[in-house]
Amino acid sequence: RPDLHKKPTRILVLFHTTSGGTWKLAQAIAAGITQQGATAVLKQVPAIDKNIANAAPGVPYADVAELPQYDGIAFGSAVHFGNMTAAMRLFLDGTVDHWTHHRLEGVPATVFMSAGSGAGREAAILSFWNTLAVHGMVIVPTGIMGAATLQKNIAQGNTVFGATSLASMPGSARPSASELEQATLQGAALARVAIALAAVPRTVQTSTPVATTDSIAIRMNRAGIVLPPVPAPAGNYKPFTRAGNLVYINQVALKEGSILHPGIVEKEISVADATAATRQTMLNVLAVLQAACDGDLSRVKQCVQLTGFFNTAPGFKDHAKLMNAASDLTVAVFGDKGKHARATVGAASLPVNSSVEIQAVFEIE
Ligand SMILES: Cc1cc2nc3c(=O)[nH]c(=O)nc-3n(C[C@H](O)[C@H](O)[C@H](O)COP(=O)(O)O)c2cc1C
Repeated sequence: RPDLHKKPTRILVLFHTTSGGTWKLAQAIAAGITQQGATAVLKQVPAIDKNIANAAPGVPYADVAELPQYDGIAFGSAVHFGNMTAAMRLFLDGTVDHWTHHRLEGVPATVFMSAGSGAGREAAILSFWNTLAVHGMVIVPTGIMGAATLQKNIAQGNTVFGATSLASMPGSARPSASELEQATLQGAALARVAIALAAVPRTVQTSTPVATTDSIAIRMNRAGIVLPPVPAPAGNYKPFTRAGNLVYINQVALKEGSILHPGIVEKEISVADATAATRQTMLNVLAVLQAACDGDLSRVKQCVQLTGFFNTAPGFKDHAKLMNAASDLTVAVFGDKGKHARATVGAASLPVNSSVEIQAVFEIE
């Protein structure tokens, strides 16, 4: 009998594609995951070369910070010179903080890749595995999955390490039916391991031990949320004021001394950049809030209200979607206490050309 209260196992299918082959394999991996009753979340890593557009339009970009939230991760990449792509490499190089805090240790992972002729494709998966091993992830290989139905009259990308596609081989549309079949079985194999391991609590070790009673610190640690230093006031005012039990905070998208992604949303900067700026602004708000609580965020009783101002051109309608980055972060940190009343507003300009400004009111003990 299904346990209706059990949280579904969530698996991230994280890929980088330039001409769509890896995306097709990613969808087969996701199908295998859902066949097992787990939830597949498809995300891509951002392109680093603006001249090469990502070939999976509409698939959201992953944020390095979100990786520890998943019960398993399937990594996919095009094969570039016997390796993962530079964009995937750059993304993974951003996971140092997760590594030093053991956040991906014990998380099941698997690798699939789209190749051209297939040159170096097995070595590419094995070298991808190095990064996962350094993180202490549980690597799920494919063995001879799919062998029973393998179509032998054309060359196939199927390997014992993970599914690959031979995109430039003649003889069939790619990925071929056998390549897609192996990818589906691979997704299912990863899901089975992830479902089993999700039943066992994962201990997150940290180099600086976190008190087990401090659930906010643990939640932030698991979600990879790291608060920046408190931004210094730029005038004759204070980072926050406290009136009774209410704390008032206003911040813009300052990061390391300059504004992250300044400009007008959809005119000068993309919605993805504005979303990143919104998250950064909320991180600044939380850093100030922590200072207002003398370093102890467990003193927060509730987030009362958030107001987001966005630097938008006339006609822009998606303020609420942008603000979700701030709301989601607040709920990720405080759980139900983070749920708040909210307003969003479009502005013709904002201080220091920030694309976003957030006003926040919290109740604290
Ligand atoms: C810079 C570069 C290097 C490549 N190196 C290899 C390689 O080493 N082996 C191979 O089989 N294909 C190689 N290819 C071909 C790609 O792996 C192939 O086009 C693949 O299907 C791309 O995946 P995608 O459709 O997900 O972008 C390379 C392509 C590029 C652009």
